[in-house]
Amino acid sequence: MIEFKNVSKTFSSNGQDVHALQNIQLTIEKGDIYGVIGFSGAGKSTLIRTVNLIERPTAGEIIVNNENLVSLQPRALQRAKRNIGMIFQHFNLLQSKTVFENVATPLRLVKTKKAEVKERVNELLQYVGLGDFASRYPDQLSGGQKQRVGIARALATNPAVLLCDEATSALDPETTSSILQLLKRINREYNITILMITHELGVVREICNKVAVMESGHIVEQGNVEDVLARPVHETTKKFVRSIIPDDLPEKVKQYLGQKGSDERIYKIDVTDETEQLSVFNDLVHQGLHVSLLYASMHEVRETSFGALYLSLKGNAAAQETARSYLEKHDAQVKEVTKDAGLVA
Ligand SMILES: Nc1ncnc2c1ncn2[C@@H]1O[C@H](COP(=O)(O)OP(=O)(O)OP(=O)(O)O)[C@@H](O)[C@H]1O
Repeated sequence: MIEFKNVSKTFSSNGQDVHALQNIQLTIEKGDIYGVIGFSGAGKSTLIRTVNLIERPTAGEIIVNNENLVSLQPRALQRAKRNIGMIFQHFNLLQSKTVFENVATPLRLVKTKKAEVKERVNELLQYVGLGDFASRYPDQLSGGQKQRVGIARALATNPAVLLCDEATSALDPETTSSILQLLKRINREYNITILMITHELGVVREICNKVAVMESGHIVEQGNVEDVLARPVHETTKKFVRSIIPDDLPEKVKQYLGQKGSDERIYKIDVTDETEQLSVFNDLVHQGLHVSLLYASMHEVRETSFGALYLSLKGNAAAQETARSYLEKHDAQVKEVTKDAGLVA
């Protein structure tokens, strides 16, 4: 649906080259809600702006619907761009025009008949929940309502792709959530492919099925949201994941460490849907250990659960050694938790 093939973009700034995108390879399938996340300066805005050639890449191909936009002549490019809607962090509405006229603008640009414009705009305003707001002006709307107008305008020409440039960054959490739910509905009901950039992993977690992590113009990690959240590999991804799923030692476990007995060891076990958690308990008990669950934290992302269990194992030295080698061999990720060093691999 959207494919970046070896896309690079270099800006010249004060005689210096800035490599904003470096050899980007990314495929967004039809129907995806694809999130691109990165810290400030990573290249996200440049990336999303290359999709409709607001920013022309220095090298590479941008394939949308089997057409390489970079090689299209102006008229064909204009036609192809109608298939790509975009919404912005600061909404970019025309302040001097009513809500109705803002949404009608893209239709008027392609010379749509008056009656058709009226019907389409009213239908879109109903869809985004602004049926009664047609004659208002942007400065009479809340941030969330402005973004709904932006969404209606982006959908006016029936695009197959919607680009979202930090579309919820200027909104409070509740409004953010309602806009994200609207985007999810649009994706589902109109089968529109969505590419969004954001610096908030919470946004990705709420609606995306795929995510790519950017740093210094590169994509450093990509995959299904649930896999990337459960098993982040790159340090930048880990930082983002920690922003929504802290991995500090829980206070309860810290306190317990201070009073644990000499025949007792504490383990942290990372669990995913595939981990056979119950058999771990069972097997440890059969090895002659007294097992207690000190703390558990589980998260659910797109119907996949993952998290961590903190177990205390009590038993003699031989049983402890058997348990340790059993846990190391088990497919779960296991770390012993100690008083001095915290977590030990
Ligand atoms: N027009 C430009 N001229 C020169 N350098 C630019 C231009 N646009 C972007 N850059 C540089 O390209 C790099 C990537 O910028 P970009 O805006 O794409 O990052 P970003 O991840 O979107 O950051 P933010 O979240 O702060 O918007 C930065 O180093 C930026 O300074």
